[in-house]
Amino acid sequence: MNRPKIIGLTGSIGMGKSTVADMFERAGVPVFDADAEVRAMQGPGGELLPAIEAAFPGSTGPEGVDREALGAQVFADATLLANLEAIVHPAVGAKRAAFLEQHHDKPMVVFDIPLLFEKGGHAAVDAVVVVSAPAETQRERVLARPGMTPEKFEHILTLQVPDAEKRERADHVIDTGQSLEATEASVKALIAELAA
Ligand SMILES: CC(C)(COP(=O)(O)OP(=O)(O)OC[C@H]1O[C@@H](n2cnc3c(N)ncnc32)[C@H](O)[C@@H]1O)[C@@H](O)C(=O)NCCC(=O)NCCS
Ligand SMILES: Nc1ncnc2c1ncn2[C@@H]1O[C@H](COP(=O)(O)OP(=O)(O)OP(=O)(O)O)[C@@H](O)[C@H]1O
Repeated sequence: MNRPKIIGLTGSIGMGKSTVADMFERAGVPVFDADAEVRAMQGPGGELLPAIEAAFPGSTGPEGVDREALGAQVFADATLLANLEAIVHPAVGAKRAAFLEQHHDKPMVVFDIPLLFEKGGHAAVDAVVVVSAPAETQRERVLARPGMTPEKFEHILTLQVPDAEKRERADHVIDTGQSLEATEASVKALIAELAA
């Protein structure tokens, strides 16, 4: 059976993955957004709330998971983070399989997966695309986000495969340190190359 070419899109915190995923979507390539799936499953009435409440009592409410509070808890403790991942990642995998089924007749799809290398997902895609910008640009973008501190940023970086290694292991790198227009042009050129 034909199946779409699967492009794995990844990049470290604040490198512009979501922005580049939107550019693929605008160019007509369906995008599976792992983070959005997680947010939906953790949001009001989300299917993961009972399991997360059981493992992390008090972490959920009518608004769903209190992500800032849960993040403070799990990013400070590797075992707790692993416990959360064991709840979340299989559910994301099921959503991804359903997405692929829904788009089985398309030439190409994108999996936008923040932890593609960290969790071994790179082995299950046809090409890996890494978004990357200079470290200083990344830092400025991330520290501008509400609730972010230099300490939290530095710690999250230690949980992720370093940008230099991601670039090295990528099949294609999209530079997000330039203007949005220039990045969008790179995305369109890459789509043409991948479609050929
Ligand atoms: C802990 C949670 C609730 C914190 O939510 P919050 O909105 O505060 O942060 P956000 O999700 O935007 O993550 C902030 C940064 O940390 C990174 N990050 C998130 N989870 C992880 C993880 N398990 N390991 C390493 N980095 C991570 C993200 O890629 C991002 O760069 C949330 O990140 C979560 O549920 N994580 C576990 C699920 C997961 O692995 N998601 C990411 C891939 S699908
Ligand atoms: N050339 C560019 N390409 C991508 N993003 C850019 C560019 N120039 C500026 N930006 C800005 O940088 C920010 C990147 O944020 P974005 O949410 O896309 O990152 P992310 O990698 O998905 O983050 P995270 O992994 O933390 O969820 C956006 O505010 C975007 O507008």
